[in-house]
Amino acid sequence: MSSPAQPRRRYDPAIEEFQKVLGRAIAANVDPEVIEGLKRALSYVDMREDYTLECTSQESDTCRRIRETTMSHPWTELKEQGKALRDYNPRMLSGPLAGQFLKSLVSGQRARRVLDVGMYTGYSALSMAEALPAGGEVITLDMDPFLQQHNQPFFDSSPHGAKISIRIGRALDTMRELVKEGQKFDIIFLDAEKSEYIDYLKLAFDEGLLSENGTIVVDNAYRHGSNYLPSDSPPDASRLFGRHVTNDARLHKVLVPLRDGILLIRRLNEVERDAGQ
Ligand SMILES: C[S@@+](CC[C@H](N)C(=O)[O-])C[C@H]1O[C@@H](n2cnc3c(N)ncnc32)[C@H](O)[C@@H]1O
Repeated sequence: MSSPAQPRRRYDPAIEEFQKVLGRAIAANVDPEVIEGLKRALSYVDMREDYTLECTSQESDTCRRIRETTMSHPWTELKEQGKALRDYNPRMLSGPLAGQFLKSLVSGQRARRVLDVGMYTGYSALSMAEALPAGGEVITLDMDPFLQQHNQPFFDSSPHGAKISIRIGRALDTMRELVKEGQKFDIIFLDAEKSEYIDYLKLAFDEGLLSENGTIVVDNAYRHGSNYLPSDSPPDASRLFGRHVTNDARLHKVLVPLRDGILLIRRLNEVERDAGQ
């Protein structure tokens, strides 16, 4: 069985709770059979994750190099030296499963133009570029100039890198510029500033950034569980965005339980509208 491509990350609060219960059961010296049962159940989750990756196409060499470099990069030092805007957490990288999922969407939809909002080290941008036909384009946005300098050599080393253009600036500003330029995209992948997602959606659906049959793909739709766990706090931006999308009857949406949740949103098509769905 292959080893996981990224350190295991639990996006599921149910599993975290399960692990806590296991710890308590061990500390309380409960029946060894119960402890073995709990451990076995958790190992099934690991096995499912391994199997999921095993059944999924492998990442390209360049994507692998991007992932490995991201994991070992001295982000804290770069931030302290004032070179990078943030002390980036390598876990921000989307990774092999999400990357292959994005490729399937790009290819299945016969997309030609893709907007990647939140580039980081370029894993999602390159994954999607790899599924585009010759002449296709990924425009990838980020606010950190350091990332452009860091990522361009990786893109240049890929046979698909010429399909990628980087734009540096605040995503909302860049997206408004793209609207003004009359640009349209078949896929828009949102993986940046959660508090701006409702604005991104308006630019996509109401101001024409998304093509007629285009799809918006939203990462972190569960927000590690905070979008659905009971809470006494006022809803945060991510939860408000979820509600906003749910309440928009013009849209078709499906939340795919992949990693931290990937939400797909598109306009209802004519048949669906006629059927009153
Ligand atoms: C989660 S990471 C993106 C991961 C990437 N899509 C991947 O597949 O690895 C989020 C990125 O969004 C960028 N970002 C956050 N807020 C932004 C904003 N308002 N405008 C532009 N970029 C932003 C951050 O600098 C960071 O690089």
